[in-house]
Amino acid sequence: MHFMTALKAAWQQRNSLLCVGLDPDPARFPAHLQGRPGAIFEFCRQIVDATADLVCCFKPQIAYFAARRAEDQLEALIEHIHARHPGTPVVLDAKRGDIGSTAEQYAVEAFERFKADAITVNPYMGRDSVDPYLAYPDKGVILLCRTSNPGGSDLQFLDVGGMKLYEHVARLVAQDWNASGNCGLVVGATFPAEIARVRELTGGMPLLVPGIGAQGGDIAATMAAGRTADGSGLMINSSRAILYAGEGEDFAAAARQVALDTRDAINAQR
Ligand SMILES: O=C(O)c1cc(=O)[nH]c(=O)n1[C@@H]1O[C@H](COP(=O)(O)O)[C@@H](O)[C@H]1O
Repeated sequence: MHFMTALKAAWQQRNSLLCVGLDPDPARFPAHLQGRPGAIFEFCRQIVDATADLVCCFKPQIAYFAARRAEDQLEALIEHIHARHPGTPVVLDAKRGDIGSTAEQYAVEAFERFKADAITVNPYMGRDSVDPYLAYPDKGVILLCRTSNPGGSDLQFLDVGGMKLYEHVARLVAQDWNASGNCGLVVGATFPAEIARVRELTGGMPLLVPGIGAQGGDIAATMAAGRTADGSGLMINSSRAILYAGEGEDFAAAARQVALDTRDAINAQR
């Protein structure tokens, strides 16, 4: 199924714009999982099973798996999501960016090895570095535009011929790169004015919005700036605030409660 079709169905059927980010840091795992073989998979599996009915997508961050030589656990986790929670899109957060021949290999890794439904990509190396992902028309290609970190302004806020660089990226993607209708953009919740500007430049394009929760972004401001006329259009990500809501054996139940509260706070603004 096309990523966008699955995402739209999830927005409606789950009544949720919440994306739970899977950024497993073993140092923050509850004591009973510490040092256990397969702990990364087990931690994430419990989070996924406890929150799947509350989300429009999951976003595993590849660095947390690769840093621990746990790519096999990432593969198993994505397989688990597809098998047990069908219709829940998986956005692999890899923020890839490289010349075309290397990008082809990254695209195979994301879509054929890990079987992700979408990937985050850094567009700042230009069109030919993104083409290998666009060549999979059913897969989502979610391009960094206005990132949530303070240093994002160093380059993305540069003036390029009367507009800011991130505005140029938003317009280029919406008008040129999105021929298959499979592109999205990343805009941080920490910058609501820029979310509004990107929404203005891109019509109904889906936006991945990280930065609520641990980074302090405001849900009401994010929604006011970024929701589409039908009250959707956003994948609002929260990772640490949900993953580490509890410290004991009931961590998944604690995560579920925060996910529920977050989904409801988002829905209150739809
Ligand atoms: O592409 C992303 O997902 C991303 C882009 C961005 O601008 N800022 C950002 O925080 N992220 C990711 O979103 C997640 C945010 O995690 P929390 O701050 O714990 O909710 C991390 O996985 C980041 O790598």
